[in-house]
Amino acid sequence: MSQSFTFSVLATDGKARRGEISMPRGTIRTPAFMPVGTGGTVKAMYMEQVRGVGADIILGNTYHLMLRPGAERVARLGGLHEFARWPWPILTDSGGFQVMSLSKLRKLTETGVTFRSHVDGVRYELTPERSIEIQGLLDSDIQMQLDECVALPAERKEIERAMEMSLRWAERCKAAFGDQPGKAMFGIVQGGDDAALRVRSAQALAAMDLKGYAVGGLAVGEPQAVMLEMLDITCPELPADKPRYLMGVGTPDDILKSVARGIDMFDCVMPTRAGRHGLAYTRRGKVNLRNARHAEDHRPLDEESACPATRDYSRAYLHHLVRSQEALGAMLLTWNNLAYYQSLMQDIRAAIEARNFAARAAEITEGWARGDI
Ligand SMILES: Nc1ccc2nc(N)nc(O)c2c1
Repeated sequence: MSQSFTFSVLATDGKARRGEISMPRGTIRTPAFMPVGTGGTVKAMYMEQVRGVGADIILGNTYHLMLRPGAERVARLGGLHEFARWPWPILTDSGGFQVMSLSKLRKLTETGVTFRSHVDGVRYELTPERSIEIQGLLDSDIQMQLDECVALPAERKEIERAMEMSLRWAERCKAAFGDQPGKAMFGIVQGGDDAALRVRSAQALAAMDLKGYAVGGLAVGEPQAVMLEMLDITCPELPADKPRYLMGVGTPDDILKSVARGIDMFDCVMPTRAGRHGLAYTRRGKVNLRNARHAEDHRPLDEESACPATRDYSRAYLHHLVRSQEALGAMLLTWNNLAYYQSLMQDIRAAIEARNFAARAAEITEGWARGDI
């Protein structure tokens, strides 16, 4: 454990990096997948299980927590780690993305964004300074700048305006964050699907000498090929000795292809949301447990898994739970999915260390194509 925030690249294989972030609350093995704990909970999971499947860090959200229960209240209760009983690192998103995707009646200016809560209609203002203040009240370990993410496709001038304002907001967030040795504030590269804007954003953020860099404005409806092309353009412009975090990504296939382009950190609601909708991720591909063909299938999802949800319960039972909308169905499938995602990340980390990432990625991909035998 380190009293400051440090990132070390332990091995590389092509552009793929095996690294480690050391912080006071723990070490993060990269490439890392961060389970999404939006409202201070990883839905349908006990935090002991989240830790047990191998997560080193979880994600929280400024937007949701400022609306309910409130950032000052969480602070009065000892901060998010104490509140949610997760003592290891937490990364919090800054709220801008969620405002644009969840709230109503929002108004965005140079100062910040005003909006009405989707919970109770109360009016709020989120500025770069207030976002950093909220993330501080939550006692977040890795804090994200407030940015403006433009949904794609979009006009170039709109993408440029949002990217440049996000750079000015990054400066304001850096000033508001100040110097907090055991914590980090990451900048967020914007620029949509425009190569020149992506380069300009990445270079300007790199010049700010931040502790880490997120690639935002992707996984917003663009084809995977466009996302990957933007990574090919953006990653080389970011400092090699700082972590790179691709926000909101992704499927197991997205993760393999993004690690190959130099990404170190991921977060996505896919495994938890899919678990609540009856979908299981396995090394043989996805299994939709709602499907009647599972009704008398006594096999578990994967007899070789270390996860009890994956190894000990028949597909027939999981099918029954899902069809009956039993809470246990969501719990077991979420557990399975997070266990699969973490086992994928462990597999990736080991392959980079062994310098055979490309070959292992091809084997993993073939496994999915084998389908649900
Ligand atoms: N796909 C995503 C997901 C989360 C994001 N959060 C922020 N702050 N900015 C973005 O561009 C995001 C994109």
